[in-house]
Amino acid sequence: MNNRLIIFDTTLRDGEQSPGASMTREEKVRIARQLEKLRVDVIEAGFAAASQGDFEAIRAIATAVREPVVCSLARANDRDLSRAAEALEPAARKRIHTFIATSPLHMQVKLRMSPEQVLEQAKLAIRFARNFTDDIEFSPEDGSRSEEDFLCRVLENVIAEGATTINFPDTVGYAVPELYGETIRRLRERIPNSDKAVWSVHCHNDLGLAVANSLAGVMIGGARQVECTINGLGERAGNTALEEVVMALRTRGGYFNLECGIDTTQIVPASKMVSQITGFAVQPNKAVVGANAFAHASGIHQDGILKARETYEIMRAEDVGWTANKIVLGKLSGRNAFKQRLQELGIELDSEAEINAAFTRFKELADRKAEIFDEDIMALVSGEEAAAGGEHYRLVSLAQRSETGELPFATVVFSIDGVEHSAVATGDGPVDAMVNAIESKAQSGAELVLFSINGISPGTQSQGEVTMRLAHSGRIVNGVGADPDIVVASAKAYLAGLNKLHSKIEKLNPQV
Ligand SMILES: CC(=O)SCCNC(=O)CCNC(=O)[C@H](O)C(C)(C)COP(=O)(O)OP(=O)(O)OC[C@H]1O[C@@H](n2cnc3c(N)ncnc32)[C@H](O)[C@@H]1OP(=O)(O)O
Ligand SMILES: CC(C)C(=O)C(=O)O
Ligand SMILES: [Mg+2]
Repeated sequence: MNNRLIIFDTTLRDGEQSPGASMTREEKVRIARQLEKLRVDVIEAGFAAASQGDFEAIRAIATAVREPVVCSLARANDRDLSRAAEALEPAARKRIHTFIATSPLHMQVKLRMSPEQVLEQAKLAIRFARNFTDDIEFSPEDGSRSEEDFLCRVLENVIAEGATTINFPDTVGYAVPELYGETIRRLRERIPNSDKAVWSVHCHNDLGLAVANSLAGVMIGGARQVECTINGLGERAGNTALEEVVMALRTRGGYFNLECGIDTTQIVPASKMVSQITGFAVQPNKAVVGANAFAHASGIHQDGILKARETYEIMRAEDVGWTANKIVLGKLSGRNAFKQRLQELGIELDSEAEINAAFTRFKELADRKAEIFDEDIMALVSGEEAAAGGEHYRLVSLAQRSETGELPFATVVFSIDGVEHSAVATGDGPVDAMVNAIESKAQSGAELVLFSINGISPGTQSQGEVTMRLAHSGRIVNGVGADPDIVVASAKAYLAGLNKLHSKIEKLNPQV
């Protein structure tokens, strides 16, 4: 049997289905470029029919990357399929992924269709998709709760119509490894034309079993494509984590005897980029990409590591892209060292002018902070990109005062479309006071639905990275800001969120 495992990344589609993880087109293109460096085989770039923004992001990705296959999801109907095909037009290699639910519950309650209608619609969808490409993936949504006999009929028919990949989704994370793997094995055995398609696994992590289920689907079921996301980002509890699957294959090569094309040294840069863009912090004890994944605190372990690393480490940190920074960046560093680090972090700025502007901000930060870490640079560059994209709101200065027993207050000077405003307000804390001050002038109507702070580099002189999730008119965005002063970081995050909301909803509500 073929021992090449196809890595299908769906960070930009299923990952974005995480509430609050929505990304701008530019952010998606940055991630797609990093996924290309990581050498994933397929990038599911979005769901073209979902919105004009998703459509344009897929088109931009289809233009920006050349090596991976670029894919769009589509419901099993002509409109979605045509939109997907149109968005994918510029792609060097394209795939349409269409799906329809096959479980009794989904068919009866959600689709309100009989099994015969679902079967017919699935066949029609593949037939229609063939007008645009030969690379067609089909998913029987909620597959793990579907009846096996019905699945056999549907899958045999869609393969006969031309589906080249059959993905078996555990949509709600209900599967357990052995049963999931066995089901795929039986389906492949029972469906006469099953060997005309590549079989694929797509698992959700509701019971914390997504990676285990995916690996069982591969080892027991014979699947040769894994659908996964960076950091396990995804709907509800997330999807299969790419880094865990890839490093399991690599570390336990003798057991799996499978190969994939991933450049593992790009894993940590990809993880950091996704975390930074979405504002979803990676938990420190997360396998492979967590800050503690290669850290040792206890004496016996430290002693063992010093004698032989293998005593307590099954992977090498460098192999997954953790860098032991040999060049420490600080205020005495020059442009070349800065550019080199940007390159190592997979950050591509479009022009020399953007690099210069980022370098100026780097120097400003270095004046306030002795050592600049990778996370500082990523935060700084993302601020730069926001600026390049045109800011409606911009922070000019901030002063705040908080004292035990006194009501905190903040004075914020910020500009709206280049016009400066100064506002003073009190609040429950300095951050609350800052938001109240901004809102007294901006009157955005945005609701703050999440506020999180991370120290993004070690020590008390660390930059605080703040994520503020704002909601307005059914849109949810994340604003991210970083600064050694966490109230300033919060103000930057809040204004970044307002800028994102502004660009999304200005047509609906011009005064925002
Ligand atoms: C398991 C998954 O991850 S599936 C992917 C989930 N991702 C998303 O839903 C994100 C993108 N979605 C969207 O932007 C919107 O839901 C859209 C544009 C696709 C559709 O929007 P709307 O037309 O307003 O429909 P809405 O979302 O309210 O309902 C979904 C409709 O699609 C139907 N539908 C659901 N799945 C499918 C399918 N695979 N094939 C055909 N029709 C389907 C539903 O039955 C429902 O139809 P109804 O309006 O006749 O009841
Ligand atoms: C669209 C399909 C593959 C999906 O994301 C799921 O079922 O979880
Ligand atoms: Mg899914």
